[in-house]
Amino acid sequence: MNFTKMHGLGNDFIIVAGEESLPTNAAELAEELCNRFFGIGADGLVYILPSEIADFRMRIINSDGSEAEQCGNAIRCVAKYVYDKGLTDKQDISIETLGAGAQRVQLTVSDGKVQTVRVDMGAPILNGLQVPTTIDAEPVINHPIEVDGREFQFTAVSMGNPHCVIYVDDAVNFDLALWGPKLEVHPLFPRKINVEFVTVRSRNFTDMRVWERGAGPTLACGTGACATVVASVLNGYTDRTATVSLKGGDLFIEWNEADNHVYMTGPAAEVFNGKL
Ligand SMILES: N[C@@H](CCC[C@H](N)C(=O)O)C(=O)O
Repeated sequence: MNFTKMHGLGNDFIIVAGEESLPTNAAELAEELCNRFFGIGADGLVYILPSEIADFRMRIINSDGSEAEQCGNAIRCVAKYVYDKGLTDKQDISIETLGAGAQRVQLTVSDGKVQTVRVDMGAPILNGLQVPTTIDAEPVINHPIEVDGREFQFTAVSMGNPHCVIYVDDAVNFDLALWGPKLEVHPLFPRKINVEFVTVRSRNFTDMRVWERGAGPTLACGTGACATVVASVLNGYTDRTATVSLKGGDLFIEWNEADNHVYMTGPAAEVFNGKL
């Protein structure tokens, strides 16, 4: 099995192309290969597959073996992969995802090298039951949630996959490992949740740290950055364009007023190719 190790701001993936469909043992493979001590090491295993409605289709399996509907950092890596490996010469590519349909991805290329990747991440889902949460409201803004005697308030956003955004005084030094896993499996979230801890620094800049469903603390989360800006606009904290600063670097997010779509721009990088 040939694979390529890639990352988007340190959120890393094992990319596999050339299969017709997801293997039946994809969950076990993801758990085994993503293991950082006994495997290759990654946050997720990503398959690039043929699509009937787009140029390519991607499926992403988290490191715990669960499948995610969408992944912002992985879709940028997939676009760079198909261009760099000559699977397409297009710089405007459509990629089908499980939870967010076909998405348009634009590459900025100079000297033959992909510099940045801009993705139309589609419209955010703000209906509480559709995110999904157990709350029948739209939108779900600053809803109380209690874990181990501490109360937080969250704003719920789906970008195809579910997110809860929580504002804290100091996201950079927040105890992710303590609160992230408890919030991920809280009964308010029937399909579990990705948790973003956010500190707003200005109308156009936020710090964010993420605890990902099925992967734990990652260095960056593209869909989480999109959810952060949507939540921050809903709360009146930021404008519709903002930089989200993550542990692995910055993502530039725009929630466009005209079409209601969220646009994410950021890098993608190849680390190495391997054979298993
Ligand atoms: N890192 C991702 C999101 C990956 C999926 C997530 N863990 C989930 O289960 O929804 C991103 O960059 O968006």
